[in-house]
Amino acid sequence: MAQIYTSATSPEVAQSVAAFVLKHQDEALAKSGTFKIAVSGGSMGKVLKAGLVDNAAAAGKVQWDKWEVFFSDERLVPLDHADSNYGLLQESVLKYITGAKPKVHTIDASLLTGKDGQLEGADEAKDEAIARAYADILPQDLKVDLVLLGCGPDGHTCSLFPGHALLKETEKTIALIRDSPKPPPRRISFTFPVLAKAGAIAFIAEGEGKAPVIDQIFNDKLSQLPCKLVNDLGVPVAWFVNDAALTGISVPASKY
Ligand SMILES: O=C(O)[C@H](O)[C@@H](O)[C@H](O)[C@H](O)COP(=O)(O)O
Repeated sequence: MAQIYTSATSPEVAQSVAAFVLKHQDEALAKSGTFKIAVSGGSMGKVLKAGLVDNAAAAGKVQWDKWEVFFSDERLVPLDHADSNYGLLQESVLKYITGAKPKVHTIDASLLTGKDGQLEGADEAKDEAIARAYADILPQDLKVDLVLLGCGPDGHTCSLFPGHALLKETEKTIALIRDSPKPPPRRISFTFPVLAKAGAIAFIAEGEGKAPVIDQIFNDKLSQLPCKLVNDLGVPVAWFVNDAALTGISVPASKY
C-alpha cells in the first residue's frame, strides 16, 4: 500500500519532497554512481525549485552532475514551447543550476511535425519514431531509481488517462498517445511496464481540489484510476500532499 505524507504548507511539502529525493539520490549514487530520476509536468517544477534550488540546506547536497533525468510523459511540442515538460523543468529548475548540469533526456525534437502537439498536419510515423527513440534511451534494465508523478483531478498520471487503452499496454515501455483527453493531444508516456520496474515512485498532489480523487484512490478498493493502479504495482509508492489535499476525507497520513 502507498504511504501518504502530509504537511501544512506548500514550502513544507517541497522540503519533504527534497529530503525524499536526496535519500534516493544518495542510495543510487552509493550503488551505481548515477541517479536516474523521472519527472513530469504540472506544478512539479515549482516544487523541485522550492525544495532543491531555493532551499539552501538541500541545495548543497544535490549532486546534479550525477543525475540522469527522464520525462515520465512529454508533449510532442518544441522543447521551448509552453506545453513542453522539458521546457517547464528548464525554466523552473535547470536554468538555476550554476555548476555542472544533469544529463537530461529530451524527446528528439528534430522528428517533430505538425504544430503545438495538435493532430493536424502531424506525421504519425514520425510520432511513433519519437516514442521508439525515447524507449531506446531508457536504462537497459528499465530501472529508473525514482519516478516523480503528478495526479490529475481525474486520477490520470503520466499521460495514462482513466479508461484509456494504454492502461492495458504490456509490451511497450514508452507509448505514443495521439488522443489525450487533455490538450495537447499528441504525447508520449511511460507505461505500466516501465513504472513497475521503478526503484520507487512518489506522487506530489496539493490543494483542496485533489481531495475527491485522493479519496477515491485510497478508499475505493475497486477503483481503476491510473494513480490507484500505480499504487498497486508493488513498487514502494509515497504521496507528498498538503493538508488541503486531504480536506474532508479520511486516509492514513503521517509527517515525512
Ligand atoms: O498531463 C497533463 O496535462 C498535466 O500536466 C498533468 O499530468 C499534471 O501533471 C497533473 O494534472 C497534476 O497537476 P499538478 O502538478 O498541477 O497537481
